[in-house]
Amino acid sequence: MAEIKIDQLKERQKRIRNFSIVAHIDHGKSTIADRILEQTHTVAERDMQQQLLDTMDLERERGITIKLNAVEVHYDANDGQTYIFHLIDTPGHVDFSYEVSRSLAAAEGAILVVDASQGVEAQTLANVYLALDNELEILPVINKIDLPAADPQKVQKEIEDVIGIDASEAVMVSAKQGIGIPELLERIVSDFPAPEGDLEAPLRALIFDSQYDSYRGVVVNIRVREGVVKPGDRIKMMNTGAEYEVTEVGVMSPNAQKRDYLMAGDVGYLTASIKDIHTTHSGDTITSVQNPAQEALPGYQPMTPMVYSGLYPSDNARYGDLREALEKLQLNDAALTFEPETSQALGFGYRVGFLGLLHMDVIQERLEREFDLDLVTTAPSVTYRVKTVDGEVLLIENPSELPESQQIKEIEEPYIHAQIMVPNEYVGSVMELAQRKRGEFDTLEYLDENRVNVKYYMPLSEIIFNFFDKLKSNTRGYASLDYDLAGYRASDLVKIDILLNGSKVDALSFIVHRDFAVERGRIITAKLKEIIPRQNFEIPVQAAIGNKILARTNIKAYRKDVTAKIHTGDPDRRAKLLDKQKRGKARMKDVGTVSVPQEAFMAVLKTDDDEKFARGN
Ligand SMILES: Nc1nc2c(ncn2[C@@H]2O[C@H](COP(=O)(O)OP(=O)(O)OP(=O)(O)O)[C@@H](O)[C@H]2O)c(=O)[nH]1
Repeated sequence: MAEIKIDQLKERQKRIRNFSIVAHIDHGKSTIADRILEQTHTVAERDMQQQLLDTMDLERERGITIKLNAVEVHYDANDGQTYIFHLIDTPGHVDFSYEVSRSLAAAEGAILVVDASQGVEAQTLANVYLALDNELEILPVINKIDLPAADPQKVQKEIEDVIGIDASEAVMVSAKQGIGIPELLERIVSDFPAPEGDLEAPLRALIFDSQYDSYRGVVVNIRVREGVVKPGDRIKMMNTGAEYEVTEVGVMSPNAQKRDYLMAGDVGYLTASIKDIHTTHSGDTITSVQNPAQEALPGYQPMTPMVYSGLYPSDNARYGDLREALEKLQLNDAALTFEPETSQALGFGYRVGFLGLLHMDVIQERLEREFDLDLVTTAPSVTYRVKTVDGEVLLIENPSELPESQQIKEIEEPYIHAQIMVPNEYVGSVMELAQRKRGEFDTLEYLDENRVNVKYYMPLSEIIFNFFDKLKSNTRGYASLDYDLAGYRASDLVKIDILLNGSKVDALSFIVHRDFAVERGRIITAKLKEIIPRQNFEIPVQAAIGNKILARTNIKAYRKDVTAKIHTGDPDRRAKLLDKQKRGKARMKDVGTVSVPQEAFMAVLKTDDDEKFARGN
């Protein structure tokens, strides 16, 4: 490679713009990113597809962004220069806000997208505050101005009143129709600063993400803060101390493109035949072995999981594969935590920490798809803090580990501070719902004459289950929600055990407020009766607190074989049915004498959907 000339690099650095796009979910970040790729000819027209940066199948199927994504784009500006944009698309959902904060640490600017018909929503605020915390320059963009319900002037005022930033120069965009994109590209050049960072200083590059590739080893995504890195350099991870030789550097555009070097200001990837996945962590700093930096860059705050769930391979022999899969996935998801656990009912598995139910769902699905595992998962639980009569404090992430009631002095549960933004007419129903979920009213603020921000303190356990869905359905989709942890509070909580055929099934235990115990006990026994298939003997299903039975029902013995009926029928259908049964079987766990399907372990999540059901209506 030709010698790198510092003056040229300095010139190049002035033409770099690193920015992220932040917004509330569905306000149009990914569509704006698509338009930028299109208008800068980063992607040939024939290869253009919607939500190009949502590269995972899962993202496309669900229409949401889960992972951050960084791409390099070249833009020929009106001043005749070609600028290098590093665009970092981020997810909008609250469960993935850690992805947002990591991407913001790699950028100098943030495009704040607000939907012209919806205005400022809960995650608009949460994400813009993250950007302000990272001292980013904010460029407000009002999107979807083509919608009949768009009111850009009102939204402009709302941005100023609610967020407190100047929106008089906000770019008016319709990402769908391509309106305003040329202006946006110019404003990226003029409004965002070029990165600073000494090109001649020792290398310091922040790892903000990574993935495992079975051929190349770990592929690390980095933001170079100082110095230059190129193939052949010996590098060192400052926290883990591991050393490697760089084999390749490059950028995503949107596919991987090799480069001769990455320099201060660049956002790209690096490979170094890293096979040991334990040596690479998001938030670590890469430096040079020959010319090491003195101090690492500030990393990331570790994430505190909000919910825990047990993950077990349905085939016990694949316990080792599950561990390997979790380790590899952790590279790509710094918020994932796990520890081994054993269950009498389910065998060896892991207790895995998640940031919310969507995160949990996504992880389970990625484990199954990307690592070909069949999993049995237990219902999620928050972390309870238990003070025992002996003065000990225990953190309980698995309900079955709750000590006997006579050992317990007090149980505390995590609370959150929720802010719910909603049009006036729905305030009543939001408050009623929050109250029903044991919420304690905090304040109510007017956002403008039609919308309010209602704040509540609520138990996290109530909110993670189906609060959000309920909130959406009670407000015809208009409410938005954001929350922060707000400490622990003592509550009158009890553990409900489930007995199948007289034996307690540890993986089915759950903790609830005493006031809801009898009702939930009844609902869950009824649900289990529906879910667990009949077997050749009668199975009593009971819910109990200690020795006290709260509810009981029976699953009757079965009579006939499912396929018997279709003996003479279509052989195709029969094969399909058998196949379905076979796949279903993989998700069955033999618990003592009873075969329990996966769904049963999640039944507790469904218990307050069906309040009517409990009352026998
Ligand atoms: N009418 C109209 N619809 C738009 C516009 N921009 C985006 N949309 C639509 O709004 C929806 C959400 O757009 P996305 O780009 O996926 O939103 P996002 O903010 O990236 O969503 P997440 O990544 O899930 O947070 C899609 O159905 C888009 O087609 C626009 O300018 N006008």
